[in-house]
Amino acid sequence: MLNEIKGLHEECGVFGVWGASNANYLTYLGLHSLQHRGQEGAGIVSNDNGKLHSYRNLGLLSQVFYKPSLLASLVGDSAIGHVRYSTAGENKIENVQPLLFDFTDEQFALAHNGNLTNAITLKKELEKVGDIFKSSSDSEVLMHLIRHSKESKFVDQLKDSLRQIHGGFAYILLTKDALYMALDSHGFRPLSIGKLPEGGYVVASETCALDAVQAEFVRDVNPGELITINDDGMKIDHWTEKTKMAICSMEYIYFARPDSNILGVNVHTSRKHMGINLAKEKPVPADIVVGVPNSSLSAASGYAEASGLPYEMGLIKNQYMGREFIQPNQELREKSVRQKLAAVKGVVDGKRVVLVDDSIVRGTTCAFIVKLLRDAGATEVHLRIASPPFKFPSFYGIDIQNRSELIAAHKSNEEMRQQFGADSLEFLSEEGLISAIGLDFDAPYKGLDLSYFNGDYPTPLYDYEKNVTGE
Ligand SMILES: O=P(O)(O)OC[C@H]1O[C@H](OP(=O)(O)OP(=O)(O)O)[C@H](O)[C@@H]1O
Ligand SMILES: NC(=O)CC[C@H](N)C(=O)O
Ligand SMILES: [Mg+2]
Repeated sequence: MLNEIKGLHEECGVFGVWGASNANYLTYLGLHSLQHRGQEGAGIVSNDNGKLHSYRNLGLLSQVFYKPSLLASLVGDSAIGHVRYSTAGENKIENVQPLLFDFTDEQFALAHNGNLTNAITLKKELEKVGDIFKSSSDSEVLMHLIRHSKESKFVDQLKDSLRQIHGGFAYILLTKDALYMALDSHGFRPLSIGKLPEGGYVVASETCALDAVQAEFVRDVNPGELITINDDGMKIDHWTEKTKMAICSMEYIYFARPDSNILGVNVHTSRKHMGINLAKEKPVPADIVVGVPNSSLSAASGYAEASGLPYEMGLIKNQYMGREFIQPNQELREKSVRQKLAAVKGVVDGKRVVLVDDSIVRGTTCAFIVKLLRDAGATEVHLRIASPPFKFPSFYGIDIQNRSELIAAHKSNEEMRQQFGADSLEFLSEEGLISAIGLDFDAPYKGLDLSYFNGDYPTPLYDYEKNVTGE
């Protein structure tokens, strides 16, 4: 089985612009700051006075647009873009987004962050009536539903179609007349709108991309909303009123960039509070606190602050190690972790270390880091994980779709501790996580999707039901 060295994969980033000269360059900048969300492929579609142009390819954004002329050719004052990490459909060019469709009467493009839970069923039904798909990703289903809709206006066709798909989606669509954005009824994925200083709107998966183009934050897209932006401005509408907030907690724990704000909560600050709560819940006598770069550094600083222990840089990450680096087997994956992280001997030698990571997925990272620290002279290594044990797969936009991949689904804390060779192993509680993020929606878990930890999925799983029950 092919697999990446990363424990958790990213989950796609979308970016769109309406009403700005240099829409292509703004989209490039926006996507660049969303690169952490997907490294398999990237693309941009621009709207040049009603004619849509597209360029996409496999690889990182800078690899895709390696020649300046490729980006320069995407002229127009609106555009959408995408960086992909696949959840449905292989890593091949046909699946790289935005997907652009040319019909005799219209053109439109779409970009999707998330994963549809009934796409396989819908696809089978659509193929039965003669539809031909040009990609194997779930995202394309929406286009077919739009074309089948009996409604006459595009926006109504879109609403009609959104009501037929399930799962996680932040969709942005570009036609010659407008930029549309729609969020699923639980708001699993983040999506934020900003305004450019010179006028014009932008929309992005994370607010760090709004900052990258100096856009001022306007609002988040809410669950069930369908928002249209055109030359007349922004119109907020709904494709459903039946909504319940369940934003993906892993966005706060691991996925999003620390400088992004999701639903008004800064990601770094929420991670720091996870570390603070973890220190309060699971203290241990030690000399120093070390975080696992990159994503657990915020939580480690919180743990250090709350425990009164010094925060030290005991591990270094090789930042030049591409995340897209694919390893064909576990042995090579393990070697790669060694390449990726190194211990700072002068810091950890002779010390009792609290090692903070944000999550354990397959357990590859933890097992090696504990050994790395011991080899560098650490006398004790106490693992503290700033989220609860990750036991259940995800179907709303992360590519962990089988329980067999998740170590905490099969082993007790004590078994994991022994496997990692740590002196102790403790996790943050669900309550500690909820209070660290601090959302206060009138919804289960204050508006967070915690299904990774407790298996309480906010929706039926449709095509994926067997992945949970059948094992
Ligand atoms: O248990 P595992 O299967 O090893 O997965 C968990 C690790 O993967 C993630 O880090 P990642 O290596 O993606 O890098 P980052 O922290 O720099 O984002 C996460 O932050 C954990 O460290
Ligand atoms: N990670 C994502 O959001 C991926 C979007 C879509 N499901 C795809 O596989 O292309
Ligand atoms: Mg990590």
